[in-house]
Amino acid sequence: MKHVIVITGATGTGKTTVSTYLKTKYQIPRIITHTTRPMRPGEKDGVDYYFETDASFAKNHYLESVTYAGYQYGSSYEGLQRAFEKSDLVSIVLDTKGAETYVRDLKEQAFILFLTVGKSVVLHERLKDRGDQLEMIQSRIKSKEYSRDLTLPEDLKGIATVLQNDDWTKTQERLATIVAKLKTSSL
Ligand SMILES: Nc1nc2c(ncn2[C@@H]2O[C@H](COP(=O)(O)OP(=O)(O)O)[C@@H](O)[C@H]2O)c(=O)[nH]1
Ligand SMILES: Nc1ncnc2c1ncn2[C@@H]1O[C@H](COP(=O)(O)OP(=O)(O)O)[C@@H](O)[C@H]1O
Repeated sequence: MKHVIVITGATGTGKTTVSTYLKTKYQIPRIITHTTRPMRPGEKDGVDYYFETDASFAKNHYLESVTYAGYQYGSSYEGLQRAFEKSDLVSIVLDTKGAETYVRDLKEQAFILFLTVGKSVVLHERLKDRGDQLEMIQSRIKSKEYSRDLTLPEDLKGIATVLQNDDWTKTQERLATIVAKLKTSSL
């Protein structure tokens, strides 16, 4: 069976880092989603996201879409199908609301990986180190979506695999176990 690893959790917990690592280490492609938020330095259109205006965002057909900290984000069936053509095991980075939709629509094909950290204060430091603008960090941290995604939602309890991403070496070990299991069940 084909699987999509849905990587979710609060800003700064390491979702993008994990999806990039899954691609380079295990050749697991990432589904690129759409957003209206401005590009960060170093990001590329069509690689990190499809960057959209409000008008172009509205023209796409989404499997699900959300507003997160004032910007729109959405993922499409076409994107999922394109990724499944390349590989039986793919990943996507979503907020927890998107993760709930994937569980509902894709059932056991969706493997939910909820990332967390021991102390949420480190997230602020990580965003500064990542080079995010201070203004952007502050509005993000004040958003209700950020606070919501710090804890695993009730609906995902017993479904999601929780991974505390404090120590990168330990995270890599956990990911190796998860990928081995999913690759076996994809056969
Ligand atoms: N539901 C949903 N969430 C998305 C989608 N694309 C990105 N996200 C989530 O939107 C949130 C904000 O993403 P981003 O602005 O890149 O900030 P980051 O979390 O700091 O990397 C994160 O939780 C992403 O996982 C999407 O297509 N659907
Ligand atoms: N285990 C870790 N230890 C320390 N820093 C990390 C770890 N995982 C990720 N980071 C760093 O934290 C920052 C935020 O990670 P990122 O993957 O962009 O998070 P997200 O996509 O969840 O917002 C990046 O600068 C990244 O290099």
